[in-house]
This record gives sequence, C-alpha cells and structure tokens, in this order.
Amino acid sequence: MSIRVHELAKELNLSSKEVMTKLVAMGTDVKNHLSTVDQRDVDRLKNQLKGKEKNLERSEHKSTEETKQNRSGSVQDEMLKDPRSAPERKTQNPRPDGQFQSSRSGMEGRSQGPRQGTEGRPQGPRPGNQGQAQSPRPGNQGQRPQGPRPGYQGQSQGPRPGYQGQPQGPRPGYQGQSQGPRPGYQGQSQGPRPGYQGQPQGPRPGYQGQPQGPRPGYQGQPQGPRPGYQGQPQGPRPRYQGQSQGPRPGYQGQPQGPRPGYQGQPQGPRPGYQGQPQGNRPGYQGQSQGNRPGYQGQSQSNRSGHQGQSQGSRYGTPSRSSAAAPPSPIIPEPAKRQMPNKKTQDKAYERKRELEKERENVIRSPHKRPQKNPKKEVRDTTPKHIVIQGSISVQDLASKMSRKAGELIKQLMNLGVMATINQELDPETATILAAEMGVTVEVKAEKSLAVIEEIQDDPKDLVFRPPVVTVMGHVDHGKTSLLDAIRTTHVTASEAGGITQHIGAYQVEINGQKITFLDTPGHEAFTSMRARGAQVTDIAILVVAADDGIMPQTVEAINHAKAAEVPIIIAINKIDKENADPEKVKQELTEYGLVVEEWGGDTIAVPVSAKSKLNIEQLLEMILLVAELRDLKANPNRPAAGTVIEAELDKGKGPIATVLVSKGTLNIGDVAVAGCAYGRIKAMVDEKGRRVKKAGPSMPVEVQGLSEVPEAGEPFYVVADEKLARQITSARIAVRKVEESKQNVAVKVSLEDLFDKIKEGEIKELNIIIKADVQGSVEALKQSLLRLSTGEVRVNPIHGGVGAINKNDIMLASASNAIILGFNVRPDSNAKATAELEGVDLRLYRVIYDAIEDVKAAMTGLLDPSFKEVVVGKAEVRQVFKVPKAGTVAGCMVTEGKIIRSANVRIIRDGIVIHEGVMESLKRFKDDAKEVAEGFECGIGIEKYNDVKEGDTIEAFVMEEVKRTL
Ligand SMILES: Nc1nc2c(ncn2[C@@H]2O[C@H](COP(=O)(O)OP(=O)(O)OP(=O)(O)O)[C@@H](O)[C@H]2O)c(=O)[nH]1
Repeated sequence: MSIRVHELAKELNLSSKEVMTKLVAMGTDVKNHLSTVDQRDVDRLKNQLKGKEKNLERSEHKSTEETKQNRSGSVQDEMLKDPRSAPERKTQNPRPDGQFQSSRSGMEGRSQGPRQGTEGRPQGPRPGNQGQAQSPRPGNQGQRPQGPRPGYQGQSQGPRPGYQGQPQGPRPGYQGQSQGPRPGYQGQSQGPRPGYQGQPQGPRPGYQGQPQGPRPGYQGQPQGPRPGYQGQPQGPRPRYQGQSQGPRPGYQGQPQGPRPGYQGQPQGPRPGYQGQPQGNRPGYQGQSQGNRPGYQGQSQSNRSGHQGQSQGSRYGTPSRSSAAAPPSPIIPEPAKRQMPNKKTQDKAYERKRELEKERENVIRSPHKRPQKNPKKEVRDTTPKHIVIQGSISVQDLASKMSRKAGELIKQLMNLGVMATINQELDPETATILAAEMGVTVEVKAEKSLAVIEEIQDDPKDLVFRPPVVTVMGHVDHGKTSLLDAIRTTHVTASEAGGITQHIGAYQVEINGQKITFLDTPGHEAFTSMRARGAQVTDIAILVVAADDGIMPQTVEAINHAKAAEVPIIIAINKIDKENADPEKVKQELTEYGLVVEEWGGDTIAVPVSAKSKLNIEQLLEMILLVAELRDLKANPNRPAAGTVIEAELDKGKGPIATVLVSKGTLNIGDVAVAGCAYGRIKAMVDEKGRRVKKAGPSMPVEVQGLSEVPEAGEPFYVVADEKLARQITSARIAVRKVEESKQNVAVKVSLEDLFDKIKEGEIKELNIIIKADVQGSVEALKQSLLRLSTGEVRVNPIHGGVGAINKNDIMLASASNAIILGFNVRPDSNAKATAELEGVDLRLYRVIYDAIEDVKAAMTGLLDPSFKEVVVGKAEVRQVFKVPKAGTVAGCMVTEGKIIRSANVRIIRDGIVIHEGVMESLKRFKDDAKEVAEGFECGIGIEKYNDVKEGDTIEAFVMEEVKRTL
C-alpha cells in the first residue's frame, strides 16, 4: 500500500511541504506532492509524529510537574542547593561529593542511594549507559568518562567523527534522519538499536527504549513515539541498577536506587545526537548546556520522566527550563563556556535557513540545475570561405554565406548592380560581392551527374571494329541507289528471307569483315549529329554522278566531311551511262583539294554503277582498306556506349531507338541512358528484324525499354543500375529546365565576341562559311578573308557556296563553330530559325568590302556593334503597277511582321538580294499608311527602283542600337 504525499499530508493534517520535508529527512525519496510513499515510511512518519506529540505531552506534563516541584520546594531543589545534604535526605546510599557531575536538575533527585554507575561513570565503567560516547564529544565536557564504562555497550570505541561536530554550533537541519549510512552516528550504539528512531527503517512497534527482555544497558533515546517508554524497563534491567526494579511508569529520572548505568548523559551538548523529530517544538533550543539550536532530537537524557536534565530543558522553553532548574552549583565551567553567544546563534540560524532553502529548492525542482552562466557569448558564425560551382543565385549565395539576401542585394547596389533575389550571379560577381562582405569564394566546377564519365580503355583490350560509313552527295546522284545496291548485293542467303527493316543503319559483310552503313543519305543527319557532338562516321562516301560532275551539294558534302575530318572515298556513279565522264569528275575534284590516287593524290575514287551494281565490291574493299589505315578499334568487353541514330515512338513497342554501339557490348537487360531517357533494355533487333541478345562495337540495333524517345545524335551509355540512371536523367532534366528558363541558346562564335575569344585563347581559327549570289563573289570574299589571318588567329573559310543560306549551312556552321557571311543572299525561313536556335552568327552584306572590314574589326576588337539590323517584316509582291508619276508600285501582301513606312527595304529574288534602298511610299488602298500589318495588302514604292517583279520579296528592316553590356 502506498499513498501520495498530499494524501498523507491531508491525513496527518499537515501541509504537503511539511510532510515532504519530513519524509526527505527520513531518507524517503519523494520529489513532489504527487510522489508516493510506501506504507512503511508512512508508519515511520506517523510514529515519529506520534512520538513527538507524546514527548510534547510529556514535556508539558513534566513542566507542570517541575513547576509544582519548584513551587513546593522539591527535594531535588534542596539537593541542588546543597547537594551534600541530599544523601542525607534522599539517598540511602550516600554518594561522595563531586560524583554527580551531571548537574541536571532531574538527576539530582534521582540518586537516592548509591548508584554504582554513578560512581563508575566518570572514572569507571558505566554498565548501563550505552548511549554515551567514549570519544570526545565537544559539547559534552562536563562528564567525560575517565575510564571504562561497563554498561556502555553501544558505543563505538574509536573516535566518531560525526559525533562531535554538532552541538557547538547551530545544527540547521534535522540530523537525526540519516539519509544514508552515518558512520559516526553518535550517541547510538552501533549494534542493533531496535527502538531508535533515528534509524528510519520502519515502525518499531515494540521499541520504546525498553527492551522487552533484559536490557543490557541504556541504549539511547528513541525519538519516535515510544508508547511504553518512560524509562521504565519492562523487564529487569540488570545494569540499570539505580532504577527501580519494576515498571517505572513515570520515570522521571528519579531512580529509586542507584542506577549505575544511568549517568552517562552528558550535560553538555551531545553533538551526535540526532534522533529528534523535526516538528516544531517551540521550546526547543534551550537544551543542554551546549546550545544546540538545530538540535531537535532527544538527547539520551531526554526521557520524558527525566525532567531534571541539563541546564536547558529540551522540551520546554529555555525560560521554563531555567525556571524549573535553578543553576546548579556543580555545573562544570567548561559547559558554560560552550554556550554560544547571540552573534553565533544568529549566524548559525542564518546558515540553517540557507541550508533549508537550498534543500527546499532541491525538493521543488530536483532536476533543475543552477544556471552558471546565463549570459551567452555572441559569436560570429558566418562562414569566411565558401565554395560555389559556377553561377549562383543571390538567394543561394546568401544562404551559403549565412547572410540575409537583402544584405547581399544592398551590397550589390553599392557595387552598382541592381539584382533581385533570384538573379543569377556569375562567379566573378559573386566573388567580388562576397569579398566585400569579408568572405572568400572558391569556384569549383562540380562534377555533374548529368555528365557520364568516359571509361578509358586499356590499349591491349582494343580490337578491330567495323567502319561506320555515311553516303553523301548531290541530289539525284544516286545515294539511295548505291545504298540499296550494297545492301541487296551483300544479303546472304540466310538473310534473304528476313524482313528488312529500316532502322537507320545496317551492316554488310565482305571477305569476312563487316561494314556499317548509316542508312540516311545526305549530310543532313551527318551534320545534325555532328552539331550534337556525335561523331559516328568513320568514312564518308561521296557520290558524284559521272554524267553531272561536281554540284553545289557535292561541294557542301566535301566541306562537311573535311570539317569533320572524315576521310572521303569518291564513288563516281552512273558509269553505265553513255555520257558518263569519270575523268571530268576527277578533274573537278582537284578544285576542292581532292586529288585521286592515280593522279598522285590520296583520294580513293571508285567508278561504280548503283543501277548495274558495278564495282560495288571494289568500293567495299576500299572502305575496308581505309578503315584499316584508320586503325579503327574498340574494346568489346565493357559496358556499351554509342549514339542514337534514330528514335521514334512506336504504338505497340513504345519508345524505340536505333543505337549504334561504338564501344563495348550492349546486352539485353542492360540499363541505359540516352539524353533524358533511360531504361532497361527489354529487346533488341537488327536491321533484318532478327532478335539479338547482344550488340558489339559498330553494330546498329533497335532497342526497346527506354522511358521516352531520345533525340537523334544523343550519346547512349549503359550504367550500373536503374537508380543511377534515374539520378543521371533527373540531373539532365534539371539542367535542361535551367537552359530553357534562360531562353538563351548557347551562342557560338560571333563577330561581337570574336576579339575577346581570341584574346582568351579560346579561338585560334576563325571558321567562316561564305554564301554569295555568284561563285566569283564567294572566291573574292574567300581570298580577302584568308589574307586577314594573323599569328594569333587563322581565318579558315570551311565552305563557300552560291545561293540562299539554307539549313545545312547553319548546321555546318553550328557543328564547326563557324560564322556565316552572306553576300547578296538571304537565309531561307528554315535557315533563319535554325540559326537562331543554334546560336549561329549569320551576317548579310551588300558590299564585299563591308564584310571584310567587319571581320577585320572583329579580329582586332574594333568592331562597332552599336547598331544591328532588325527585319521588321516581309511582303510578297503579288502584282506590279506602273504609275505615271510615281513609277513602279508593288502591290504586296504582308506575309511576316509588318511593313513600316520609315523602314529600309531590300528586294529579294530567289534568295538573292536584288536591291537595297529606301521606301518611297506605303499605301493602304489609296491612303498613305505608316505601317501595314501581316495579312493585309499594301502598295510599296521604292525610291529610284522600278525593276520589281511579281514573286519578289520585299524585306523591311530598321537599324537598332544595341545596348552594350558590361
Ligand atoms: N543509269 C543509272 N541511273 C542511276 C544510277 N544510280 C541511280 N540512278 C538513278 O538516279 C536517280 C536518282 O537516284 P537516287 O538513288 O534516288 O539518288 P539520290 O541521290 O538518292 O537522290 P535524293 O534522294 O533525291 O538525294 C534514280 O532515278 C536512279 O534510278 C546508276 O548507277 N545508273
């Protein structure tokens, strides 16, 4: 059974705090009023309280008795007054003088006869006194036993350190309650003390100080309720010889006979005694001779019946006590000297209060720790060095610097830069800004997950791989026919029944060696892939019709192949034709730097007929020969890497892609990444539609299992697992989003930044594509530009052609990082859009000199980029009117943008600029108009120009000032 503190308090009619204090003093572990107390502790507490009450009652009773005695003039008084007369009156056995050193009022009347112990006490053994210490007790100076005390049994023989410190000064806290072992418990025997209440071990029902059996000696004063205790033994007390033999209900210290053992009570302070309850005992404090303010326990001599004790009553008030007990003439001097003065008492009291407060605090908040240093040190925790990876937004930089974005924006304003929180700062700006705020910046390019690192192969693992061939040439020269001829010629018997699929590439075998053909004739795919960084072609087959010779697209193809540094094999086709002139073709080729072998050059030229399947084998052998010279090798024993040749979304199969493996071997079940697509390869088929389980270097296969359709030209990699594949593609998607959000196409080289790039060493060669209205202009421009080459940069016209600037020109420029110069030509709409998309710098001139000057200025950093031509609209000439006074007026339909009256115009015919001049009139019907929007008709008159024709395009353009950026 347990009970909570507050319930117990209620039961005892005490406050919870009081109960807690008592319990804590008893050694019971209670934390607060809700703590539970077990029955044993409850009983102990109750016993304690009960004992206190009884003691109080006894004290009251005793005081009354004392008063009575005092009034009537007791024997004891008389004894005190004249101790020598006492034996005559009271004791039957006179005691020699000086033996009653214990000058306690109650004592004096007791010894009516000789008490063996009395005599023996100071000098000899005191058989019954067990509560006495033999060790020095500071407060007990009056009666030190001088010799062995036979009745003293519970005492330690050695020094008892704890016994001595108490009585002299205030003893603030209750000390009778041991909270732990108290080695030096004083006054108590070290043997079993059944009735002692200082030992809070539980109820001691039987104890009352009176042993039930023979009591070997006095054993200290119980503090708890000792119902039976009154100092009267219940049984014989052999050593207590000065006592009455029978029960002494009211034992009050008046022994009927000598009590040899009872005399051991010190008169002085008994410091170690602590068995007193803690309850308020108003009168308490005046006990003993030694002032023991904290003393709350009953001294050994404090037995209810023992009224004559000491100089100060322990129960009654000092005044009462003193009144009851007149000063004894035999009080030893030393005891008196120990009475502390008022100052000491005050100090002691203060100290006691402090300790009590501390204890209360501990009880209230046992876990609360005192605050040692509540003040916190303010430390600057902002980093002094940060690492960034390229550009960084203001917000992210602020976060890295542990600053507020507002602080950075403010600092940027101080630096003259207006920025928003999301604005991207380039590394330089970020570094300067951070430096202004005391932070150093380290720009470290982060290894992006989006980029897959190339595996470097050991040269000894490399083996020969089939060459990858692209067929290029002018329109109708027979590219498709040649590819078909090769394919059909070299289809083996076993493959004949196979369903030939168009997967963008295929392989043929000749003399046990394979050749891979990209099944997309023309240089469009070739340049597109090159523009994406994919260089899959090992050898270019240039098809030139023997009856037609070199044509513009032939030249383009030559230049594309040269720019890609791909060896060219010439297939002079249609030799079956009567008007075929292969020699003429060879002759023309020399103009483009291609000198055939038989003429001493290194260009292989094979006369073939796709139609008649002539020399196809010879052509293939030449391909193998060139491949051998190129030492085309790859390691087949590694994870596959390659390029997406073609890709589409198949209704049944989902995303499918033709992949040309360039290194390693692709297996079913491999996890691959291509651009932002990834997936586990579920199935692979070759160009014949056969399912294959693996694809080695240079083998084209169609794969299924990718998450989405990748773009042609995307690199294709096998990675360790799908998790990594997901991470890579996620990173790529994130990069793509950033790129899209920037809406900023990666600008290739341009004349504006040419000088800077030359200075930075980024450009050592300026690639230029020239398109002009006539070949003569192309050549003139080419020669002039070549002369601009300097030691720092070489001008390299990679391609020149006649006619409008087309998409192929743009792709070539993009792939080769070239600038396009157009002289008297315009880009077609497709080319213009592609140029914007690819970031190709496209410049149009009407005067060759202007083009040369611009390139020259750009190379020397003197190009004035402050004005830029902006085309505001285009109109198609639908009808031409001859107006007598106004000249020729072009009736037009605005097809693009708007035609503005103040704009300059140029007339374009078949992609060639016919005229450039000033608009003379702009009319909407008969009215003059400032501008005419797209979809409306208008009449346009051009100053000093009447040669406009139906079908011409009139382009309106303005010169806009370009704001220079720092
Ligand atoms: N006589 C003869 N005609 C051929 C030969 N090769 C192709 N032709 C013919 O030339 C024409 C064009 O052939 P294609 O193979 O379509 O030429 P291409 O270069 O693929 O043409 P585009 O796809 O338009 O660029 C066809 O009518 C073919 O029959 C050949 O070796 N001899």
